[in-house]
Amino acid sequence: MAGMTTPGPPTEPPEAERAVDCRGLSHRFGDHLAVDDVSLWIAPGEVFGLLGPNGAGKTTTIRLLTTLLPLRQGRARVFGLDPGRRPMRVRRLLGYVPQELSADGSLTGRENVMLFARLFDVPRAQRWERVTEVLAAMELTEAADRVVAGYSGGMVRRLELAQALVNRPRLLVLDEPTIGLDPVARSGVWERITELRAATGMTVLMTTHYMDEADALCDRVALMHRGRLRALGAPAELKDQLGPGASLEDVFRHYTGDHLGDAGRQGGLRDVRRTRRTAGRLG
Ligand SMILES: Nc1ncnc2c1ncn2[C@@H]1O[C@H](COP(=O)(O)OP(=O)(O)OP(=O)(O)O)[C@@H](O)[C@H]1O
Repeated sequence: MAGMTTPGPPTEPPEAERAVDCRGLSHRFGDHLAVDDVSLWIAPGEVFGLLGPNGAGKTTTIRLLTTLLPLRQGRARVFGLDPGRRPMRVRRLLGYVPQELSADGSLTGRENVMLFARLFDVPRAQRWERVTEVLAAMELTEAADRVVAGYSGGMVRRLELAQALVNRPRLLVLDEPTIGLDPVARSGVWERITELRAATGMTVLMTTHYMDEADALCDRVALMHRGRLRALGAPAELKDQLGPGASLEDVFRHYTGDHLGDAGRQGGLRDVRRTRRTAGRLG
């Protein structure tokens, strides 16, 4: 990630111009309060990171914003639209790369992206060009006509990004985009995202366990713990508040009482399991 810089935290835009705006967002699974009174905004063009230990409520928050869970408590807007009332219009503005594998290993890269182009109603006359364009942006031109079962983990992730991008989304939502990837593959994924953001001004909402990644790439981060937001700000601000020499991981530990250990830096058993599950499904 050397040499990658972010432009710094945005100033608070008027409500109508926010990419994401939520207030008092809560969600229960039975008796369990998975998201507890979350309020935040994201500026257009911002890269915003949701950080937190396993079970903090990050994926649930993302699912509420992306129309995958019903909004029962609180208010949410995506580019001014209510995901509860206008789910189809919100979905057209989104590209979503979930944690789970979203590519079909038995198809080629191009066939996978073509499926998404059809799903998103990309006009037939533009499909081939659009698919070729996103595959090239993710550096998959050479591999495009090979079956995905033979792709590396990093290539699969870049393919899933191509799938999410074929719709030309205004908001790209990434749930643990680099989990289980080696450092080279991780920076390959991030370089593509950074280039794309520079070229299109797209807004990115991501979750990650990798503090170095969040520090280098996010304009602002929100730390979640047990469903609640514990801190929100630019990585530099949060580190300064803690004291000289503090890392984002120190900030994380301070607010959550948890620490990521090797799982945060290298990819732990959880990552290995996830990677194996992915490999199993592709093989
Ligand atoms: N469909 C569900 N039914 C019941 N409980 C759920 C469901 N989905 C999530 N939960 C619970 O809600 C809490 C928040 O889960 P969530 O997946 O949002 O956390 P997360 O921060 O994304 O964690 P991870 O990093 O492990 O994905 C957890 O305690 C989880 O067990």
